[in-house]
Amino acid sequence: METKPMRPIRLAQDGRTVEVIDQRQLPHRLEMLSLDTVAQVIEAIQQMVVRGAPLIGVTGAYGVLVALRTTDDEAAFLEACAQIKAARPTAVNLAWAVDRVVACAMAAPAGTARQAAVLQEAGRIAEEEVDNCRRIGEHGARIIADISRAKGGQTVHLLTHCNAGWLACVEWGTATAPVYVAREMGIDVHVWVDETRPLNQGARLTAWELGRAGVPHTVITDNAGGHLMQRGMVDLVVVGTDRTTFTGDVANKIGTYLKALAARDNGVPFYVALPSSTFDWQLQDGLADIPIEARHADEVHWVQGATRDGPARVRITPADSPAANPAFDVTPARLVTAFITERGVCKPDRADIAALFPEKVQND
Ligand SMILES: CSC[C@@H](O)[C@@H](O)C(=O)COP(=O)(O)O
Repeated sequence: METKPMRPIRLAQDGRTVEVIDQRQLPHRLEMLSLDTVAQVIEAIQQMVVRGAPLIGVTGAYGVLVALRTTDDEAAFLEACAQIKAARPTAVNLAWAVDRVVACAMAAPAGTARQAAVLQEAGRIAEEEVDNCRRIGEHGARIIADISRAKGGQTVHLLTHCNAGWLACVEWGTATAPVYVAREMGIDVHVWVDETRPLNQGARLTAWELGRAGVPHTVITDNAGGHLMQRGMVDLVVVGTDRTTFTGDVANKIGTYLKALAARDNGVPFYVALPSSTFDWQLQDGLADIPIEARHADEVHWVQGATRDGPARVRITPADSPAANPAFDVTPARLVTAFITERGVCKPDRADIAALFPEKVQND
């Protein structure tokens, strides 16, 4: 069992090269990829070599460093950063992190001082996300501890969707951090892991993470959650998010909304764990305003796996059937029990969010 997970992004020993875990290969192969050009950074984000809102933010931040090192021309640098920022539309962390590092770059004199400033700011964002996730874990673990007490110490069954673990962040994860901290506290937790079609981030990534950490878990099909909730086999749902409005609407991996509906129907608390970098402080109406990424239909037609001989890809749809692939959905605030943030737990409404983040939201 591992005690300290590796990181999905790091600077190589030369202090220059950005290296990432190629998440497309997991759980079958653990391979690192180097990102040396802006095109490679953009492709890694779009092809989901790296994925998960906080991690694509950190990758975007280091992408600014790559852009700075690969062009001398300021206009070309800014254009490259704009392209990195637009690599995926839904997770607000990407634009937030790129903007933050670009602002830092432009405030520094051109040359080595600018490179040093960018390197420092990107590293700062990565460390902040680690710290945020650890705090989310501490706040979330109290919720799990309360449930454990109410159950007289029996196993707490938590259901999660997609991968909101350390692979999606830098360390700890958002939705998984409370599980890790609860286990440090000696609480007995079992995780229901939604497979999360089409790219199976739950079955491939969350199951791999939890297994490496020795956390009891069971992979279930995406459609099983409602059934388990009806039978009292889920004590709480905890998911991550790619963008959450300051009014409490939550965009997350496609299928999250259905879990929230099933949770509401069955009286199961539905929590969303997020760092402040995932709040969109501008948008009010999640359903109307959050951009939802439409990904390629091939991700629905084909399933990627592995045999003993290596990676294997099989087609599961008829050759002439079209497919649609919306990657995210929006869960309205009314279906969310509470947010678990680095500053504490709050209700999914403007006033409560403003109470935790007064510098971001005017409370009216
Ligand atoms: C802490 S990660 C939260 C979300 O980014 C996660 O739940 C998710 O939906 C990731 O989607 P992905 O398409 O794999 O990038």
